[in-house]
Amino acid sequence: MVLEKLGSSLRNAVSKIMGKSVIDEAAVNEFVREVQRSLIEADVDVKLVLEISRRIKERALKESPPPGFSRRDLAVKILYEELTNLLGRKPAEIPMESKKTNVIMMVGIEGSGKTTTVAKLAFWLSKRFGKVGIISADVMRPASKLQIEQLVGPDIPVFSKESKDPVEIMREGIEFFKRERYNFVIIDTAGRHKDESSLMSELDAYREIGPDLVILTIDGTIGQAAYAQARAFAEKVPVGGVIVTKLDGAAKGGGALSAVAASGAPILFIGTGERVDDLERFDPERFVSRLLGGGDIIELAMRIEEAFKESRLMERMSKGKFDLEDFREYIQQLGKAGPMEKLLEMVPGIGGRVQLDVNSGEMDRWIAIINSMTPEERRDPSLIRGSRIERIARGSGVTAKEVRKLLKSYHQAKKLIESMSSESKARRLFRRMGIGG
Ligand SMILES: Nc1nc2c(ncn2[C@@H]2O[C@H](COP(=O)(O)OP(=O)(O)OP(=O)(O)O)[C@@H](O)[C@H]2O)c(=O)[nH]1
Repeated sequence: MVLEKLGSSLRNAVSKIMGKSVIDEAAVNEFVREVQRSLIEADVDVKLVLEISRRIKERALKESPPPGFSRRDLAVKILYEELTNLLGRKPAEIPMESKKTNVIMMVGIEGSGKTTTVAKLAFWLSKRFGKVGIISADVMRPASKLQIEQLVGPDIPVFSKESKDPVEIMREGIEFFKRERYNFVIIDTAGRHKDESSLMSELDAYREIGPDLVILTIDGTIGQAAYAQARAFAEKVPVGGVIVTKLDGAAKGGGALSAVAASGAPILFIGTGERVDDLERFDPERFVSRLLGGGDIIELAMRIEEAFKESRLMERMSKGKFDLEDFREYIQQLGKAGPMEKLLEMVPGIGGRVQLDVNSGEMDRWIAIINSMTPEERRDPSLIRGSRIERIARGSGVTAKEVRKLLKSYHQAKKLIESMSSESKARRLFRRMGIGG
């Protein structure tokens, strides 16, 4: 597994804190110290480590867990979130247009694993998105064509020609694959750099060819030095994504990944071996959850987040506050908890009179309708009148009648909530609904 050592020492920290009966300041300090040690051993930049440990400590001591969860659970969720942020949070997308030949140019310094990665990416794309061709434009090392062919096998064609001019090879290759209606072309460039300051050939090729996406390969074993390399390339050519290679067993892998993320370059994939299928999509959340021991952590984090949202909603409602953002949250919560009428049926004297008569398909549409409104409208629904209703309906693909129905239900619910906004009434209500204590 990738970054085995980092994973096992973080899991160790997690299982230690999970085994504690009381989570006081000393327990949090110990947890943070262990996380710190694990990250430093994985070569993560000391400044980043100090920042992340300060945040974990502060949040673990300050934030209160939502009803039904312990401070232990919360500490693990905070670790999960902070590590995910460190690695860039959301997975980066590969831009792709279905009706054209998408051109990807691969750049990177010598020995970074660029040629191998071209083959891996071609293999990955061809399994998912149709026909993929490769252009081998590494004029300094003509043998790289053979290297790619051996890796990808006969199904993925590799274009090259004898020439000293890489741009000429690229142009002809692109023409060839366009004629044949390929979905993707990946160009392997020469990349002879002793250091990252001599990147002129990439820049020239980029200007001449105008690829749809430039991907940079960075050797994961260089650790924190990945930061400077990612920055240097990104200053010269618009790098749309990075592939960090050789992360199988790399002691410095944590350093490389966090350094690339800190440089602002999105990580698309990681290379985890020498074979053509040793390429993994990089999704920070999944990656961190695997480091910490699997899907349970994501589930725990999600459950806590839900519980937080519930208690925030409860607090606002108990003060008589209820805008369309709350209504959306409320629809989402009830969508999970059960029938929509739950809240209203629970209210003495009102049950049966005010019905939110929606099925689950309708619920999704209602959420889409609310998403089509502007934030100002959601906060102040009185702004939604006349032509705005038509516009919102068009934006969310429903009829104006349905938007009006939603607004009517919202106003009924709001009235109800205002009428029982005294704290004790609300508490009683929520206890009956089974949320909050
Ligand atoms: N373990 C491991 N080795 C890798 C990975 N990616 C590439 N390599 C190896 O790293 C070495 C260099 O890879 P190449 O693809 O030839 O590197 P390059 O950047 O194209 O190098 P030049 O063509 O010389 O510029 C090869 O031995 C690859 O097998 C990886 O993810 N894991």
